[in-house]
Amino acid sequence: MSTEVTFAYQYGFGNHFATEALPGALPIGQNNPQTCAYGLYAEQVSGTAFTAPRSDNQRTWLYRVRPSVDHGAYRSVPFAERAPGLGYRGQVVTPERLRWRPRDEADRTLTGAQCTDFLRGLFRIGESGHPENRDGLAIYTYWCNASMSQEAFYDADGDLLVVPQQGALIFQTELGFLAVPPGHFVVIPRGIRFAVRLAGTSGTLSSRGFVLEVYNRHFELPYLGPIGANGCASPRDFRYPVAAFDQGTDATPFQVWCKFQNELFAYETTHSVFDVVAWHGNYAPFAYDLMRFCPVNAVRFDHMDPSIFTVLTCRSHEPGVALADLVVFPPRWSVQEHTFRPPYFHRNCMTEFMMNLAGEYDAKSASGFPPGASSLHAIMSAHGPDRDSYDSATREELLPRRLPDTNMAAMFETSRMLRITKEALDWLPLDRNYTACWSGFPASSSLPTV
Ligand SMILES: O=C(O)Cc1cc(O)ccc1O
Ligand SMILES: [Fe+2]
Repeated sequence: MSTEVTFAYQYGFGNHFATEALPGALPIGQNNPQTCAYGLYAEQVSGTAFTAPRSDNQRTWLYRVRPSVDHGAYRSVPFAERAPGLGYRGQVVTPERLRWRPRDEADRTLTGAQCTDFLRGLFRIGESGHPENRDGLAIYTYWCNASMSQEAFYDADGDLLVVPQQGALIFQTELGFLAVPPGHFVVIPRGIRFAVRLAGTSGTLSSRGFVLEVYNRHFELPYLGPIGANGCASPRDFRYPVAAFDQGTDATPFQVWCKFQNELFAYETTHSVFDVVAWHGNYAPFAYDLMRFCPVNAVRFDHMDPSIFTVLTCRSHEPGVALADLVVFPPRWSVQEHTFRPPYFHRNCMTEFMMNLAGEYDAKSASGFPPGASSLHAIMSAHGPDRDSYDSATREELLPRRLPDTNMAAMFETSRMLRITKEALDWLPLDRNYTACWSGFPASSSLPTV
């Protein structure tokens, strides 16, 4: 089977879309006709309070083969049965600088299963806050080598932003399909049911990557301030699915798994929940190719803060302060004169979860931070270039230098303090020697003697 999967899309961040898989399925001029075309059922999914300001308000109308209400009772599911890594709770408080090598095949044993799909392969690294208060976030890695079938998952706790680092994923959602290869990411908003497939035959392929879950607001494009109306992520590059529905026959059991208040639940239906024939609205999953990001940076001297590379932000209650940002470090030209060009030494009032998605990252030696590796720098914990990067960047001849197209790193940056899961420290491949990359910087050499 080909791993190149293409779907039809519609484009534009936050647009009000209208799409139908059958002609005339979408009512014209109203949401709730007395009866819908084809005998479809109309259903609204609200992504914001009914009364949210118009500029924030998100909702979508679905026209489906059966109403979503038609399902069995919710049952509580032990994590071990379906998603062990959702049961790993942030318990460990540490300001220590942490780094993990890439997850790999060996991780399969962590889940106790030969076939690990996306849900089973989710592994919580850290968290802050509670879905109950609709405030906070969690960070995960995933590794999977199997597709979900005859089932779906939804997250009642918040939005999920998924960044595959290796191995393409296909998201079948109630609103349609999104193919998400490495270097792209997808956002599945709260409550939208979806299944994750590998782009090929299960068993021969795998995928790994990272996930950010936010419990309060939805993701937005950042303000561009003096940059102006263009640059960074352009709204038109965000792609949304078109309506697509399963023709499934009745009486085929279908499971829906649900994360609700950090617990796992399930219900059964007799049919696929991917039965939306048409929809219109602005509450929908979307994907983005990070190579479309148009970087803006210093073109004469000095190192800009990485906020210039913000792709999406999820605002906190404090103006200008993100609950979480997605930041990309894209391929680009590095041209600054008389400047230490890689990331500077710093201590930050935000938590930084770094992910190397491809190639090399300019603040770390390639062997210590290969593609698939991640690191966590807690609030006010000192970090920055390792010794090797420092040495070469202080000596390099400052010609214009191209950070190649094979490089891509990303960061989840949050104003919250995370609690780390014990499992992330004990079971993920933690680099126990990480902080040694900063030891042995010689004292400044030319102090005057007093
Ligand atoms: O720590 C990191 O590597 C991320 C980062 C990059 C940068 O260019 C400036 C600050 C920063 O936190
Ligand atoms: Fe940093």
